[in-house]
Amino acid sequence: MTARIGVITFPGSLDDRDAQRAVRLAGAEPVALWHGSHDLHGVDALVLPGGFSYGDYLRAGAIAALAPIMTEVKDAAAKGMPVLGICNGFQMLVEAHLLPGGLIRNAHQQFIRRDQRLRVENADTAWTTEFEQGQEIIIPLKNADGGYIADEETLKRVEGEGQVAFRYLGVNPNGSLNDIAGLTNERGNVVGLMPHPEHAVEPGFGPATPAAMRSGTDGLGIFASAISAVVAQAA
Ligand SMILES: NC(=O)CC[C@H](N)C(=O)O
Repeated sequence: MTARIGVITFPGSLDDRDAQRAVRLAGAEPVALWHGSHDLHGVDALVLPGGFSYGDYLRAGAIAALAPIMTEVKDAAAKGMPVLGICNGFQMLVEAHLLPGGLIRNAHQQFIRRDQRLRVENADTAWTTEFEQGQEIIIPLKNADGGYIADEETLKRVEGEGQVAFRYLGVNPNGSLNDIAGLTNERGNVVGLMPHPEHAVEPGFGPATPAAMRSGTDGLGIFASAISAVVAQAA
């Protein structure tokens, strides 16, 4: 079977086309979905892409989290469908309470763009099984509101339950608590991350990486993981 992965476009989405392309390069069929609709077109997995939905007004992701399609996203997530939020999509997932904590302005108050080293902390989620536990990957980061926050109790819980999916390595680029770059829900089907895997899927177009690493295409593993999850589920 060919997995069908929906990419939802919100007003102000920027990376929806890149996410569709990444889905295709990873071996699935991308399906364009619209924020104002209640129709998921029968997709097997969902991507909430990066960008500046509603101009980041109120808080990044806060208005998009109330979009009509988010009702279906929540239902699908509750049924175990793989859901990925990338950057602005991650912000939407925390605003929609599908992931714990919050994302605030980078500690240095600047928008940043860098090729970011990450460690895969949990290789047992719907979006990370193609990696090894503890594997180092490089994925581009570009945002203004990437600072992860949570109260002490929540932080203890996400650490204790293995819900930290990715951690920043080398530098903490934005002041995120515990160097948290990405999270999963308890069930492991919903994942959000600040860096952009859809920008690391083609040799020569992704981040510059040491030769020993996979030519800047580490992002492919994220999409390939969900495809494996969908195919395994169907078998
Ligand atoms: N690249 C993005 O998705 C950016 C997300 C959000 N607009 C921010 O600046 O934090």
